[in-house]
Amino acid sequence: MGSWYLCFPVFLALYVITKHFLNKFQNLPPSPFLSLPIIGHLYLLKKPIHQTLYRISKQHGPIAFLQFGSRKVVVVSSPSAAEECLTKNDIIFANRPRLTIGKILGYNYTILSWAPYGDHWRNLRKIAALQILSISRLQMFSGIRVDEAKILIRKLLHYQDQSVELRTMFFELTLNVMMRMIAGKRYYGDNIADLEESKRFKEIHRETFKLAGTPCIGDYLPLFKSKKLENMLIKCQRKRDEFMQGLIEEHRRRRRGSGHDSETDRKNTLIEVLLGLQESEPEYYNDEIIKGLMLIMLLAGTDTTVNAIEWALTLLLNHQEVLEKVQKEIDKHVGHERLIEESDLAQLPCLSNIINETMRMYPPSPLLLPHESSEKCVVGGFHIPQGTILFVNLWAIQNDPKLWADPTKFKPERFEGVERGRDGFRLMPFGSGRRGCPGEGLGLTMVGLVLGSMIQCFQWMRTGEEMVDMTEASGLTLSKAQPLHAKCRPRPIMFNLLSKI
Ligand code: HEM
Repeated sequence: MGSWYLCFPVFLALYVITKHFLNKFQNLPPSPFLSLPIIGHLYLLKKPIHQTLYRISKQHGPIAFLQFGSRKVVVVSSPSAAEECLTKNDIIFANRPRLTIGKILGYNYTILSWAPYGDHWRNLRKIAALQILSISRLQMFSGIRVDEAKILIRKLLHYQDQSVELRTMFFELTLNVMMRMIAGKRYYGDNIADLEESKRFKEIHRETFKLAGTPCIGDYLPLFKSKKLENMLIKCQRKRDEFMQGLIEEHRRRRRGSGHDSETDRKNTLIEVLLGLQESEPEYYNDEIIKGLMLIMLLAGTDTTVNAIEWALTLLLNHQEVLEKVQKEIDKHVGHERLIEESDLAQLPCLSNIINETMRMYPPSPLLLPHESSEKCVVGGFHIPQGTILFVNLWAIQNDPKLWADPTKFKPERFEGVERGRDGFRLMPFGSGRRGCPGEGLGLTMVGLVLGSMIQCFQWMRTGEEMVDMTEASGLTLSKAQPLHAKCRPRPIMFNLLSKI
């Protein structure tokens, strides 16, 4: 026992030094010196992870190599390194690592966000681009978004001058929009057809978000795999699957019964479109593919959109001068006789700059989703082995003082003349390349419409004298630690219109 006690430090020192020189010999990117046996650099990870990785990149450079337990990881934190990964090496990095969440919640890696690069993923992308998120489909569903934005405005009218918690409202709006697009149903607020079904949906949604945000340590340290977490994920997935199957069966019955549905919301839903395609190509558009597409819209499209709206309004509450400026822009362009529409968004540069600046400072997915190299490649002159997980530290790039003047200051005007949602590889909140977000158009439209409607109709105030707290929560998506509370007052100039909506 005694000799072990003495041997351990010697063994550790030998291990660390050998590993360090081996990495150098293999021309791997720079790495923090101390990589411990079994856990590697996992001991360095403090929440929020994107900020820890930023500090590592400041010490070791914009391409850093880490060992997370059994997995090799490369973190890139400069526009040029990101560009090299997502253009020259785009196909090599178009894979996703096989993580427990993708296995269990992603139908064994067959849903869009977790499918490996290849024919199946390409097909799913095509279906998503043409059948779900194309410009014409989005236009077809525009009535749903406008309707839900009006419902939010009506709801806010009840809270005049009172402190109101907004995150829940943004979630309900976004989930209602998604579910109306998917199945023609709303589960939050009034006009809910089936209360029991709505209760089940809310429970499933709560559980999914809780579990999807729980890190699965077994992905990096197989010895510490948590059966408890896996079982919880399996149970949750069973409920999700049954729920979505129920919706498909309901649509199927209705198709068989009348052939057509008289309710406008239900005629062109995603389920209807996909069941139509199933009739012509049953082997490809099977129920599992349909359920996967329904679920990915709920998972990928809600949290991100809600975070963007919540951060934007928070920043505006702390910068009343910007709020006044954008209100004037909306007044001038839209006026007071009608509500802001989606077609107005392209003519509102100040609103667009605010959205860019919000997503620069608080990118909803600060590390994108993890990519993985399918073969060895070279980035920045360094060797990257096959099977290395890639994190693009968007937060680090978008908040780098070498790239942005006063990066911690909210200055929407820095984006004058820049397209919404993109500025080369300096600003790319939706990612880039083959695996870039296919929901960019929908996400930007929802953020613009909801934010624009709230600004047009209400005067917004903080609940007290002090600034709204900007602390970040510690998850893989970047949300506020505390849900936003604010006060709103209908603008007198809008009374007439508000009395009619
Ligand atoms: C403000 C809103 C949104 C933001 C900021 C956002 C951001 C992102 C980011 C950063 C990625 C990862 C890209 C990568 O790994 O390189 C992604 C992937 C994805 N997003 Fe979004 N997203 C938003 C809204 C949406 C919406 C509304 C949908 C669909 C309804 C959606 C569907 C997806 C899907 C399916 C993927 C995975 C794509 C793949 O793996 O091929 N997103 N998103």
